[in-house]
Amino acid sequence: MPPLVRAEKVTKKILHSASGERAEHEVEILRGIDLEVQQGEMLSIVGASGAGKSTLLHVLGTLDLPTSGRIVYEGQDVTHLPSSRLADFRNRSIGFVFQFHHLLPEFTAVENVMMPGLIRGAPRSAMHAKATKLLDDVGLKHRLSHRPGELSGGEQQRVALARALVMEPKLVLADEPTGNLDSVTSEAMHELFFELNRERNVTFLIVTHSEKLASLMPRVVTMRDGRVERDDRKSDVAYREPERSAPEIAPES
Ligand SMILES: Nc1ncnc2c1ncn2[C@@H]1O[C@H](COP(=O)(O)OP(=O)(O)OP(=O)(O)O)[C@@H](O)[C@H]1O
Repeated sequence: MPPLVRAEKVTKKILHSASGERAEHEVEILRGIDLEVQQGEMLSIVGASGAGKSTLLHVLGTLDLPTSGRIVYEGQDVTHLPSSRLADFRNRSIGFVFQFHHLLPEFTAVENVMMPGLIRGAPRSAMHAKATKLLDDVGLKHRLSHRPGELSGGEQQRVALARALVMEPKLVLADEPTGNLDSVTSEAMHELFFELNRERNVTFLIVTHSEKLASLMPRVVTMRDGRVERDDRKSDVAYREPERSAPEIAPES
């Protein structure tokens, strides 16, 4: 099985002009990223502010093109797909959860969750049933008809998560998903991620500054200055056979 997603020698350069200056200079934000993520993995991307984490997430999510290198999903290079096919692929295959959840303020929770399906022309009644079930799954059965402005930050974030899952993507990309939530609500969200991973085999790639969340994740990729500095898999340690003490021998009676 090919990896769910693979970044191959990905670079991202942008032209930037410092404030007050007219001259533009090239800034290299990603400097040759190689990364493979298997279906069902739980991975967090950490690193100092400005290391390139969000840029990498955008490029992996096909929201932004790399300057060079390739993004490959299940063996298929999606880097050069025409934009309409890319949008269709993205809509079907990837769910996004960002810190500022980008819910549509004039629509209710259930309508926000239905939206990705409605955009693709899915039947309204089927989408309504699916969105209702998902909102129930994230503990918001009693908030279906509330608009985002009538929901707490944590509730809005759970609506965004339900929306990210409505097309049943294999992959969810999240950028600081609990960045503006209090610790209790954050922990409830973290539990939800792991539950969705266990029960639906959804792969999560989560950019976070939360040490708590990173400490829970089986794989942590650390970025520095546009490069992958470390790629730590805690499961390697967790699954190592524990050292056994000598078996106890029951005394002969
Ligand atoms: N459009 C842009 N124009 C100029 N510089 C940019 C642009 N986009 C990103 N950068 C710069 O690229 C670097 C990486 O940005 P990015 O948002 O990926 O970092 P990050 O690791 O996610 O940081 P943070 O943890 O603060 O969110 C930063 O130095 C940022 O200022």
